[in-house]
Amino acid sequence: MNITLIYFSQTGNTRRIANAMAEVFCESGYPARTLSLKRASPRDAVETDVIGIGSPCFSSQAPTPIKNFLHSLPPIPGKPAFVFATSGTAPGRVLYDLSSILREKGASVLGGFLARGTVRHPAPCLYGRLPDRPNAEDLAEARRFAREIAESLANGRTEPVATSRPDTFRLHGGFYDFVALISTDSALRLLMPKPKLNPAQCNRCRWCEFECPVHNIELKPFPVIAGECIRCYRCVNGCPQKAYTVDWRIGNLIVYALYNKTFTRWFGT
Ligand SMILES: Cc1cc2nc3c(=O)[nH]c(=O)nc-3n(C[C@H](O)[C@H](O)[C@H](O)COP(=O)(O)O)c2cc1C
Repeated sequence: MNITLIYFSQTGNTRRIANAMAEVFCESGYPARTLSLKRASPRDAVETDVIGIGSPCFSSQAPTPIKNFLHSLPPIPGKPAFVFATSGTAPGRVLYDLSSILREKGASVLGGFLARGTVRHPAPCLYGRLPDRPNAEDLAEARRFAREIAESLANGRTEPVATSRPDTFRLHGGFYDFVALISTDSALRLLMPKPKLNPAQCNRCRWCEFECPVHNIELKPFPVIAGECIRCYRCVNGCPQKAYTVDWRIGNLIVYALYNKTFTRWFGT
C-alpha cells in the first residue's frame, strides 16, 4: 500500500510536516513520497493507495490553489486519506476545508493534524510571529499522528485516529470561521493591497512567473500581476531580487495589529 502526501507550502513549514510524516510511513513499511502541489496532477491522487493533503492556512481557511486542486479530482470512493496543515494562531476552517472536499470526492478521511508555523505574511505586524515553528515538539506530534494513521491502515480501521483534531470534521463556528466565510478571493482583492513591482530591481528571471500559485504573473516584458491575484504575497516573500513591495494601507495595518495582539488572544485556537 503506497502513500502520497501532496502539499502546498509557500515558506516550507507544511513541507517539513509532510517530510516528517513520510519518514514515519516508510519506517512503518508503507512506501511514501511527498509531492509539491506544483508538481502534482490529479492522476497522482487517483493512482496512490492512500492520499495525504497538506497546506498552510491563509485567511483562516485553505488557500485557493489547494482547494482548486482537490475540486479538480475525479471521485476517489473509499480511498483512505488524511489532512494536515500549518497556521499561525487563527487556523479557522483550514482542516475542515481540506477534509470536506476529500469527503465530497468519496475519500475516507482518517484524521487531521495541525501544527503552528512561523508566519511570513509581509505585513510588518505579522511577519516573524511564532518564530522557529514547527519546532521539534511539533514534528514529534506530526510523527505520532502519522504512526496512528499507519496503524489504522494496517488494521483496516476507518474511524478518525485518536489525535485527529475535531475541527477536521466539523466547523467550530467561532470568530475565525466567520473570518474565513467573508474572506473570499474577491473580498481580499478589494481589501488587501496588490504587490507592486519595482522594475529597476527586476532582472526578469521569471521566478515569480513560475512560482505564482495561481499562474497570474506574466512577463510583458517585465512581470505584470493580472486580475486573479489571491494576495498570498508569494512574489513579495520569495523574489530573489526583492523586486516586489506592498504599499500597506493604514486600515490594513490596524486590522493586522488587532488580529495579531487582540483578536487571537480573544478568539485564537
Ligand atoms: C497570505 C498569508 C495569510 C495567512 N493567513 C493566516 C491566517 O488567517 N491564520 C493563521 O493562523 N495563519 C495565517 N498565515 C500564516 C501561515 O498559515 C503559516 O505561516 C504557515 O505555517 C505557512 O505555511 P508554509 O510555510 O507551508 O507556507 C498566513 C500567511 C500568509 C502568507
